[in-house]
Amino acid sequence: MSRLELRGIAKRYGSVVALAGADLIVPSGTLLAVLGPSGCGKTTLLRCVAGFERLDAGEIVVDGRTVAGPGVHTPPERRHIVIVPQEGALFPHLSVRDNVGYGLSREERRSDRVEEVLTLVGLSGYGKRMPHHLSGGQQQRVAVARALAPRPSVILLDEPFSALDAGLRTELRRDVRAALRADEATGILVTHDQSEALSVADQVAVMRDGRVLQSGPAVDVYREPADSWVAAFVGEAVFLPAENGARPGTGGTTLSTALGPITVGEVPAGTSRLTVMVRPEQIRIAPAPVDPVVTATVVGHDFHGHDATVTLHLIDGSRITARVPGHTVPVAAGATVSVKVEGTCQAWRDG
Ligand SMILES: Nc1ncnc2c1ncn2[C@@H]1O[C@H](COP(=O)(O)OP(=O)(O)OP(=O)(O)O)[C@@H](O)[C@H]1O
Repeated sequence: MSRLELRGIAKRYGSVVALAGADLIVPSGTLLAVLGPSGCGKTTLLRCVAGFERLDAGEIVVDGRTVAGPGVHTPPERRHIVIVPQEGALFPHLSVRDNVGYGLSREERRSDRVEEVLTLVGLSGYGKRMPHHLSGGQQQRVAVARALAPRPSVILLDEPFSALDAGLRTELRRDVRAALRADEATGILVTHDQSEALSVADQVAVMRDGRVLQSGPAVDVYREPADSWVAAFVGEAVFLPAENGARPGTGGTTLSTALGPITVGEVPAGTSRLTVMVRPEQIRIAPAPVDPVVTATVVGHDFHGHDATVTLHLIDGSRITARVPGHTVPVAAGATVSVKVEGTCQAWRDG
Protein backbone atom coordinates (compact mmCIF):
# COMPACT_ATOMS: atom_id res chain seq x y z
CA MET A 1 0.00 0.00 0.00
CA SER A 2 1.57 3.25 -1.10
CA ARG A 3 0.47 6.71 -2.00
CA LEU A 4 1.63 7.94 -5.39
CA GLU A 5 1.97 11.59 -6.29
CA LEU A 6 2.88 13.13 -9.65
CA ARG A 7 3.82 16.81 -9.47
CA GLY A 8 3.93 18.64 -12.78
CA ILE A 9 5.64 15.82 -14.67
CA ALA A 10 6.83 16.70 -18.17
CA LYS A 11 8.31 14.57 -20.93
CA ARG A 12 9.23 15.37 -24.53
CA TYR A 13 10.29 13.13 -27.39
CA GLY A 14 12.19 15.51 -29.67
CA SER A 15 9.65 18.18 -30.59
CA VAL A 16 6.68 16.10 -29.37
CA VAL A 17 5.39 17.08 -25.95
CA ALA A 18 4.04 13.85 -24.48
CA LEU A 19 3.52 15.16 -20.93
CA ALA A 20 3.12 18.86 -20.33
CA GLY A 21 3.07 19.11 -16.55
CA ALA A 22 0.71 16.41 -15.33
CA ASP A 23 -0.43 16.41 -11.69
CA LEU A 24 -2.05 13.43 -10.05
CA ILE A 25 -2.52 11.88 -6.63
CA VAL A 26 -3.36 8.20 -6.17
CA PRO A 27 -4.26 7.62 -2.52
CA SER A 28 -2.88 4.49 -0.89
CA GLY A 29 -4.84 1.31 -1.63
CA THR A 30 -6.97 2.85 -4.38
CA LEU A 31 -7.27 2.33 -8.12
CA LEU A 32 -7.18 5.37 -10.39
CA ALA A 33 -8.22 5.09 -14.04
CA VAL A 34 -6.50 7.37 -16.55
CA LEU A 35 -8.75 8.16 -19.46
CA GLY A 36 -7.95 10.22 -22.52
CA PRO A 37 -7.81 10.24 -26.31
CA SER A 38 -5.08 8.51 -28.27
CA GLY A 39 -1.78 10.35 -27.99
CA CYS A 40 -2.67 12.34 -24.85
CA GLY A 41 0.25 10.83 -22.92
CA LYS A 42 -1.28 7.96 -20.93
CA THR A 43 1.37 5.37 -21.77
CA THR A 44 4.15 7.91 -21.31
CA LEU A 45 2.76 8.68 -17.87
CA LEU A 46 2.89 4.98 -16.93
CA ARG A 47 6.40 4.61 -18.35
CA CYS A 48 7.60 7.60 -16.33
CA VAL A 49 6.07 6.20 -13.14
CA ALA A 50 7.66 2.80 -13.80
CA GLY A 51 11.02 4.46 -14.41
CA PHE A 52 11.42 3.50 -18.08
CA GLU A 53 11.56 7.18 -19.04
CA ARG A 54 13.46 10.05 -17.43
CA LEU A 55 11.42 13.14 -16.60
CA ASP A 56 12.26 16.49 -18.20
CA ALA A 57 10.61 18.25 -15.26
CA GLY A 58 8.43 17.55 -12.26
CA GLU A 59 8.56 14.97 -9.57
CA ILE A 60 7.22 11.47 -8.83
CA VAL A 61 6.80 10.67 -5.16
CA VAL A 62 5.96 7.24 -3.75
CA ASP A 63 5.10 7.25 -0.06
CA GLY A 64 6.92 10.50 0.49
CA ARG A 65 10.06 9.24 -1.30
CA THR A 66 11.04 11.02 -4.52
CA VAL A 67 11.77 8.36 -7.17
CA ALA A 68 12.06 10.85 -10.03
CA GLY A 69 12.73 14.56 -9.97
CA PRO A 70 15.49 17.10 -10.36
CA GLY A 71 18.71 15.08 -10.12
CA VAL A 72 16.85 11.92 -9.10
CA HIS A 73 16.02 8.89 -11.23
CA THR A 74 15.54 5.67 -9.31
CA PRO A 75 15.92 2.82 -11.82
CA PRO A 76 12.82 0.71 -12.54
CA GLU A 77 14.08 -2.35 -10.66
CA ARG A 78 14.41 -0.32 -7.46
CA ARG A 79 11.02 1.38 -7.60
CA HIS A 80 8.98 -1.67 -6.62
CA ILE A 81 6.44 -0.71 -9.26
CA VAL A 82 5.09 -3.27 -11.75
CA ILE A 83 3.32 -2.98 -15.10
CA VAL A 84 0.70 -5.35 -16.48
CA PRO A 85 0.76 -4.83 -20.25
CA GLN A 86 -2.08 -5.21 -22.76
CA GLU A 87 -1.28 -8.83 -23.31
CA GLY A 88 0.24 -10.34 -20.21
CA ALA A 89 3.59 -11.37 -21.67
CA LEU A 90 3.78 -14.54 -19.57
CA PHE A 91 6.87 -16.70 -19.91
CA PRO A 92 5.57 -19.42 -22.27
CA HIS A 93 7.94 -22.13 -21.01
CA LEU A 94 7.05 -21.61 -17.32
CA SER A 95 3.99 -22.99 -15.52
CA VAL A 96 1.43 -20.63 -14.03
CA ARG A 97 2.98 -21.14 -10.59
CA ASP A 98 6.49 -20.37 -11.86
CA ASN A 99 5.26 -17.33 -13.78
CA VAL A 100 3.58 -15.94 -10.67
CA GLY A 101 6.56 -16.77 -8.45
CA TYR A 102 9.11 -15.37 -10.90
CA GLY A 103 9.78 -12.10 -9.09
CA LEU A 104 9.70 -13.62 -5.61
CA SER A 105 12.53 -14.72 -3.35
CA ARG A 106 13.01 -18.46 -2.85
CA GLU A 107 11.39 -18.17 0.57
CA GLU A 108 8.39 -16.30 -0.76
CA ARG A 109 8.00 -18.86 -3.55
CA ARG A 110 7.78 -21.59 -0.95
CA SER A 111 5.21 -19.64 1.08
CA ASP A 112 1.47 -19.48 0.36
CA ARG A 113 1.80 -16.22 -1.55
CA VAL A 114 1.60 -17.75 -5.05
CA GLU A 115 -1.55 -19.70 -4.26
CA GLU A 116 -2.94 -16.69 -2.39
CA VAL A 117 -2.73 -14.36 -5.41
CA LEU A 118 -3.95 -17.10 -7.77
CA THR A 119 -6.99 -17.45 -5.51
CA LEU A 120 -7.48 -13.66 -5.56
CA VAL A 121 -7.70 -13.68 -9.36
CA GLY A 122 -9.96 -16.75 -9.41
CA LEU A 123 -7.35 -19.29 -10.56
CA SER A 124 -6.90 -21.41 -7.46
CA GLY A 125 -5.55 -24.82 -8.49
CA TYR A 126 -4.23 -23.65 -11.88
CA GLY A 127 -0.59 -23.56 -10.74
CA LYS A 128 0.60 -26.51 -12.83
CA ARG A 129 -0.95 -25.37 -16.10
CA MET A 130 1.15 -23.95 -18.90
CA PRO A 131 0.18 -20.53 -20.35
CA HIS A 132 -0.83 -22.00 -23.73
CA HIS A 133 -3.42 -24.13 -21.94
CA LEU A 134 -5.19 -21.02 -20.69
CA SER A 135 -7.70 -18.72 -22.38
CA GLY A 136 -6.75 -15.08 -23.08
CA GLY A 137 -8.74 -13.93 -20.05
CA GLN A 138 -7.07 -16.51 -17.80
CA GLN A 139 -3.64 -15.45 -19.06
CA GLN A 140 -4.44 -11.86 -18.06
CA ARG A 141 -5.52 -13.09 -14.64
CA VAL A 142 -2.14 -14.80 -14.26
CA ALA A 143 -0.40 -11.59 -15.34
CA VAL A 144 -2.29 -9.68 -12.64
CA ALA A 145 -1.46 -12.36 -10.05
CA ARG A 146 2.21 -12.16 -11.05
CA ALA A 147 2.14 -8.39 -10.64
CA LEU A 148 0.46 -8.59 -7.22
CA ALA A 149 2.67 -11.40 -5.89
CA PRO A 150 5.66 -9.30 -4.69
CA ARG A 151 3.29 -6.75 -3.07
CA PRO A 152 4.49 -3.86 -5.22
CA SER A 153 4.18 -0.26 -4.08
CA VAL A 154 2.16 0.51 -7.20
CA ILE A 155 0.67 -1.68 -9.93
CA LEU A 156 0.28 -0.14 -13.39
CA LEU A 157 -2.31 -1.66 -15.70
CA ASP A 158 -1.87 -0.63 -19.35
CA GLU A 159 -5.19 -1.43 -21.07
CA PRO A 160 -5.05 -4.95 -19.63
CA PHE A 161 -8.49 -5.94 -20.88
CA SER A 162 -8.41 -4.46 -24.38
CA ALA A 163 -7.66 -7.73 -26.21
CA LEU A 164 -10.69 -9.46 -24.67
CA ASP A 165 -14.29 -9.57 -25.87
CA ALA A 166 -16.93 -7.46 -24.15
CA GLY A 167 -18.50 -10.08 -21.85
CA LEU A 168 -15.17 -11.38 -20.62
CA ARG A 169 -13.89 -7.85 -20.09
CA THR A 170 -16.69 -6.96 -17.71
CA GLU A 171 -16.16 -10.09 -15.62
CA LEU A 172 -12.39 -9.80 -15.61
CA ARG A 173 -12.26 -6.14 -14.66
CA ARG A 174 -14.67 -6.77 -11.78
CA ASP A 175 -12.52 -9.65 -10.53
CA VAL A 176 -9.25 -7.76 -10.99
CA ARG A 177 -10.72 -4.81 -9.11
CA ALA A 178 -11.76 -7.14 -6.27
CA ALA A 179 -8.28 -8.75 -6.24
CA LEU A 180 -6.54 -5.37 -6.03
CA ARG A 181 -8.89 -4.27 -3.28
CA ALA A 182 -8.41 -7.49 -1.29
CA ASP A 183 -4.65 -7.05 -1.56
CA GLU A 184 -4.90 -3.31 -0.71
CA ALA A 185 -2.88 -2.53 -3.82
CA THR A 186 -2.42 1.00 -5.16
CA GLY A 187 -2.96 1.04 -8.92
CA ILE A 188 -3.27 3.06 -12.10
CA LEU A 189 -5.36 1.66 -14.93
CA VAL A 190 -4.95 3.18 -18.38
CA THR A 191 -7.97 2.74 -20.60
CA HIS A 192 -9.66 4.15 -23.69
CA ASP A 193 -12.98 2.88 -22.46
CA GLN A 194 -15.07 5.48 -20.62
CA SER A 195 -17.47 3.00 -19.04
CA GLU A 196 -14.57 0.83 -17.90
CA ALA A 197 -12.93 3.82 -16.22
CA LEU A 198 -16.14 4.98 -14.57
CA SER A 199 -17.21 1.55 -13.36
CA VAL A 200 -13.97 0.04 -12.13
CA ALA A 201 -11.93 2.80 -10.54
CA ASP A 202 -12.13 4.63 -7.22
CA GLN A 203 -10.93 7.78 -9.00
CA VAL A 204 -10.87 8.81 -12.64
CA ALA A 205 -8.35 11.19 -14.20
CA VAL A 206 -9.08 12.68 -17.61
CA MET A 207 -6.04 13.63 -19.70
CA ARG A 208 -5.67 15.78 -22.77
CA ASP A 209 -2.52 17.04 -24.49
CA GLY A 210 -0.19 15.78 -21.77
CA ARG A 211 -2.12 17.30 -18.87
CA VAL A 212 -4.62 16.01 -16.33
CA LEU A 213 -7.72 18.16 -16.80
CA GLN A 214 -9.69 16.69 -13.93
CA SER A 215 -9.41 13.88 -11.43
CA GLY A 216 -11.78 12.69 -8.74
CA PRO A 217 -14.38 10.07 -7.95
CA ALA A 218 -16.08 8.75 -11.09
CA VAL A 219 -19.48 10.13 -10.05
CA ASP A 220 -18.05 13.66 -9.66
CA VAL A 221 -16.19 13.59 -12.98
CA TYR A 222 -19.35 12.38 -14.76
CA ARG A 223 -21.82 14.68 -13.03
CA GLU A 224 -19.62 17.71 -12.48
CA PRO A 225 -17.09 17.74 -15.31
CA ALA A 226 -14.61 20.60 -15.24
CA ASP A 227 -15.50 21.78 -18.75
CA SER A 228 -17.48 20.86 -21.83
CA TRP A 229 -14.60 18.85 -23.31
CA VAL A 230 -14.38 16.59 -20.23
CA ALA A 231 -18.19 16.35 -20.19
CA ALA A 232 -18.31 15.09 -23.78
CA PHE A 233 -15.32 12.82 -23.32
CA VAL A 234 -16.65 10.86 -20.34
CA GLY A 235 -20.17 10.40 -21.69
CA GLU A 236 -22.87 11.73 -23.96
CA ALA A 237 -23.81 15.30 -23.23
CA VAL A 238 -26.44 17.79 -24.33
CA PHE A 239 -25.31 21.42 -24.24
CA LEU A 240 -27.93 24.14 -23.96
CA PRO A 241 -27.61 27.91 -23.82
CA ALA A 242 -29.10 29.50 -20.71
CA GLU A 243 -29.58 32.98 -19.34
CA ASN A 244 -28.17 33.67 -15.94
CA GLY A 245 -31.25 35.58 -14.85
CA ALA A 246 -31.22 32.95 -12.16
CA ARG A 247 -33.97 32.72 -9.62
CA PRO A 248 -33.05 30.80 -6.49
CA GLY A 249 -34.36 27.23 -6.51
CA THR A 250 -34.23 24.47 -3.97
CA GLY A 251 -30.81 22.80 -3.73
CA GLY A 252 -29.23 25.03 -6.36
CA THR A 253 -30.12 27.65 -8.92
CA THR A 254 -32.79 27.27 -11.56
CA LEU A 255 -31.96 28.38 -15.09
CA SER A 256 -34.35 28.82 -17.95
CA THR A 257 -33.53 26.75 -21.08
CA ALA A 258 -35.20 25.27 -24.18
CA LEU A 259 -35.68 22.10 -22.10
CA GLY A 260 -37.48 24.04 -19.41
CA PRO A 261 -36.20 25.00 -15.98
CA ILE A 262 -32.96 23.24 -15.08
CA THR A 263 -31.42 23.09 -11.62
CA VAL A 264 -27.68 23.65 -11.62
CA GLY A 265 -25.08 23.59 -8.87
CA GLU A 266 -22.78 26.56 -8.73
CA VAL A 267 -23.21 29.28 -11.31
CA PRO A 268 -20.14 31.32 -12.27
CA ALA A 269 -20.56 34.78 -10.77
CA GLY A 270 -20.93 37.85 -12.93
CA THR A 271 -21.83 36.11 -16.19
CA SER A 272 -25.09 36.38 -18.01
CA ARG A 273 -24.63 33.80 -20.78
CA LEU A 274 -24.14 30.23 -19.63
CA THR A 275 -23.92 26.77 -21.17
CA VAL A 276 -25.76 24.04 -19.30
CA MET A 277 -24.78 20.40 -19.67
CA VAL A 278 -27.47 17.75 -19.35
CA ARG A 279 -26.88 14.00 -19.56
CA PRO A 280 -29.34 12.36 -22.01
CA GLU A 281 -30.66 10.02 -19.29
CA GLN A 282 -31.71 13.07 -17.23
CA ILE A 283 -34.28 14.01 -19.86
CA ARG A 284 -37.74 12.58 -19.14
CA ILE A 285 -40.24 12.31 -21.97
CA ALA A 286 -43.97 11.97 -21.41
CA PRO A 287 -46.78 11.78 -23.97
CA ALA A 288 -49.10 13.73 -21.65
CA PRO A 289 -48.27 17.23 -20.43
CA VAL A 290 -46.26 17.41 -17.22
CA ASP A 291 -45.80 20.44 -15.08
CA PRO A 292 -44.19 22.77 -16.12
CA VAL A 293 -45.11 22.08 -19.72
CA VAL A 294 -42.27 22.22 -22.19
CA THR A 295 -42.82 20.40 -25.43
CA ALA A 296 -40.60 18.93 -28.14
CA THR A 297 -41.18 17.06 -31.38
CA VAL A 298 -39.94 13.49 -31.76
CA VAL A 299 -37.59 13.10 -34.75
CA GLY A 300 -36.64 9.45 -34.31
CA HIS A 301 -36.03 6.54 -31.95
CA ASP A 302 -32.95 4.28 -31.99
CA PHE A 303 -33.15 1.02 -30.09
CA HIS A 304 -29.89 -0.23 -28.47
CA GLY A 305 -31.16 -3.12 -26.32
CA HIS A 306 -30.82 -2.07 -22.70
CA ASP A 307 -31.70 1.49 -23.65
CA ALA A 308 -32.87 3.59 -26.58
CA THR A 309 -32.13 7.11 -27.76
CA VAL A 310 -34.81 9.53 -28.83
CA THR A 311 -33.92 12.48 -31.03
CA LEU A 312 -35.97 15.56 -30.19
CA HIS A 313 -36.53 18.86 -31.90
CA LEU A 314 -36.77 21.63 -29.29
CA ILE A 315 -38.73 24.85 -29.46
CA ASP A 316 -35.57 26.88 -30.09
CA GLY A 317 -34.87 24.80 -33.23
CA SER A 318 -32.06 22.71 -31.72
CA ARG A 319 -31.88 18.93 -31.89
CA ILE A 320 -30.94 16.91 -28.85
CA THR A 321 -30.84 13.27 -27.80
CA ALA A 322 -32.57 11.79 -24.77
CA ARG A 323 -31.91 8.32 -23.41
CA VAL A 324 -34.82 6.15 -22.29
CA PRO A 325 -34.97 2.56 -20.96
CA GLY A 326 -35.01 -0.12 -23.67
CA HIS A 327 -38.53 -1.29 -22.77
CA THR A 328 -40.02 2.17 -23.48
CA VAL A 329 -42.67 2.02 -26.19
CA PRO A 330 -41.32 4.17 -29.06
CA VAL A 331 -43.17 7.44 -29.70
CA ALA A 332 -43.87 7.95 -33.41
CA ALA A 333 -41.76 10.48 -35.28
CA GLY A 334 -43.61 13.78 -35.57
CA ALA A 335 -45.44 13.37 -32.26
CA THR A 336 -45.35 16.14 -29.68
CA VAL A 337 -44.16 15.13 -26.22
CA SER A 338 -43.53 16.98 -23.01
CA VAL A 339 -39.99 17.04 -21.69
CA LYS A 340 -38.48 17.63 -18.29
CA VAL A 341 -34.94 17.50 -16.91
CA GLU A 342 -34.38 15.60 -13.70
CA GLY A 343 -31.58 16.11 -11.21
CA THR A 344 -28.87 18.73 -10.99
CA CYS A 345 -26.85 19.79 -14.03
CA GLN A 346 -23.57 21.55 -14.60
CA ALA A 347 -23.26 25.10 -15.96
CA TRP A 348 -20.26 27.00 -17.29
CA ARG A 349 -19.59 30.44 -18.62
CA ASP A 350 -20.48 30.50 -22.31
CA GLY A 351 -17.53 30.14 -24.68
N1 LIG B 1 9.28 6.85 -28.02
C1 LIG B 1 8.64 7.88 -28.57
N2 LIG B 1 9.24 8.66 -29.50
C2 LIG B 1 8.61 9.70 -30.04
N3 LIG B 1 7.35 10.07 -29.73
C3 LIG B 1 6.69 9.33 -28.83
C4 LIG B 1 7.29 8.19 -28.21
N4 LIG B 1 6.39 7.66 -27.34
C5 LIG B 1 5.27 8.43 -27.43
N5 LIG B 1 5.45 9.43 -28.31
C6 LIG B 1 4.50 10.49 -28.65
O1 LIG B 1 4.08 11.08 -27.43
C7 LIG B 1 2.69 11.37 -27.45
C8 LIG B 1 2.02 10.64 -26.29
O2 LIG B 1 2.08 9.25 -26.56
P1 LIG B 1 1.47 8.14 -25.59
O3 LIG B 1 1.81 6.81 -26.17
O4 LIG B 1 1.91 8.41 -24.21
O5 LIG B 1 -0.08 8.44 -25.72
P2 LIG B 1 -1.32 7.53 -25.28
O6 LIG B 1 -2.29 8.44 -24.63
O7 LIG B 1 -0.84 6.36 -24.48
O8 LIG B 1 -1.86 7.05 -26.69
P3 LIG B 1 -2.65 5.70 -27.06
O9 LIG B 1 -3.94 5.78 -26.34
O10 LIG B 1 -2.81 5.80 -28.55
O11 LIG B 1 -1.80 4.54 -26.62
C9 LIG B 1 2.20 10.96 -28.81
O12 LIG B 1 2.21 12.09 -29.65
C10 LIG B 1 3.22 9.95 -29.28
O13 LIG B 1 3.30 9.91 -30.68
